[in-house]
Amino acid sequence: MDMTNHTNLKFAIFGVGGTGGVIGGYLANAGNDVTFLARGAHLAAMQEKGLTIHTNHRGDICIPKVKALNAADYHETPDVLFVCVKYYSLETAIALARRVAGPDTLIIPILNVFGTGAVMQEKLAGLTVLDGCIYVFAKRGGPGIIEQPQEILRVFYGFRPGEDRRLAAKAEALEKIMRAADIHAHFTDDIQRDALTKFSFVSPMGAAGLYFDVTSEAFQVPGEVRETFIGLIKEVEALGHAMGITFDRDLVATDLRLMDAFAPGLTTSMQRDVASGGPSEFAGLVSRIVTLGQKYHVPVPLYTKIDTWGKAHGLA
Ligand SMILES: NC(=O)C1=CN([C@@H]2O[C@H](COP(=O)(O)OP(=O)(O)OC[C@H]3O[C@@H](n4cnc5c(N)ncnc54)[C@H](OP(=O)(O)O)[C@@H]3O)[C@@H](O)[C@H]2O)C=CC1
Ligand SMILES: CC(C)(CO)C(=O)C(=O)O
Repeated sequence: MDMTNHTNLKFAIFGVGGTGGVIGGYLANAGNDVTFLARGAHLAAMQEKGLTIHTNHRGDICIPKVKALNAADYHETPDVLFVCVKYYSLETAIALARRVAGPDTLIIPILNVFGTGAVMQEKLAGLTVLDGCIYVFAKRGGPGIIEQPQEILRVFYGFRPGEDRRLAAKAEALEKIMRAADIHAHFTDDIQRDALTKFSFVSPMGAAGLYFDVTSEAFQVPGEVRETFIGLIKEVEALGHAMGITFDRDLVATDLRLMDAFAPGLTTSMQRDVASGGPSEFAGLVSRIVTLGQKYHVPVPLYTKIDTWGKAHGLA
């Protein structure tokens, strides 16, 4: 039984880009003990003048003094380690968790790639890795700056089936702390369902967005882009069913509702990474569905088409 006092949790945020900047920034702004683990000019700027989040819905959130360190210089044991790097940086997050996490640390990856928690847990025996996901639009502006142009901010996290729930009380307390910091947090009983539900939006939007080279408004009108988006959602849904996941809502209707409420010009973080010419999460967000389709004998023709196209264009 975990008997710790959960009112003052110590947070470490690994990766202070769009997601880590927002999660950590909101938590720090609400007075929580947050250490940002970053690097380069971004780290130097945070150490000098703190972190600013530019938002449209509540103006600038300025946290003039933050605890910011290079990950190698962090020697504490956090209560909660949020993993907010891209999938291609996951190994560094695993190495960090192995070094700093203790038996009472909740490790929560919020990556878009479904199944990241299980991948980490396999390499972090004896530690507690949950799964998580986040709905947010955010990216790094300049050094020390995060841009969050849309109000949406929801974080789901929870234990996978069969996982040791010894730290459940801490996970529950975390939900309250995050909500008090204006993050719509959900400590869910079915993180597989909720993470795949999120995935059923971001992966089809990213895959079709890349393939057709379009942004949100193209999905909002009848035509090939919207039809492809719908088809990809159905493939994820079929795969989920084959994996034993029961959804609590109609994924197509839910995802279309979300999409139709978006401002024009929005893209996924994967599209932005591809546009900037750097590495992307294509392997985790697109190719992986093809592999899972083969494993679970679920036909995924649209994913297969876009995966083949992406590989031919050097995306995987
Ligand atoms: N951005 C968004 O709106 C959303 C993103 N997601 C998902 O969240 C996950 C994280 O994405 P996002 O926050 O956008 O990613 P970003 O690229 O914006 O941020 C990741 C940050 O991690 C930093 N980083 C990587 N390795 C290290 C290291 N060794 N030491 C210190 N810092 C490091 C990067 O630094 P550097 O710049 O120096 O490389 C970067 O600042 C992804 O899976 C993404 O798909 C989900 C929902 C929305
Ligand atoms: C769904 C979306 C587009 C915003 O939460 C996202 O997850 C991303 O940009 O990666």
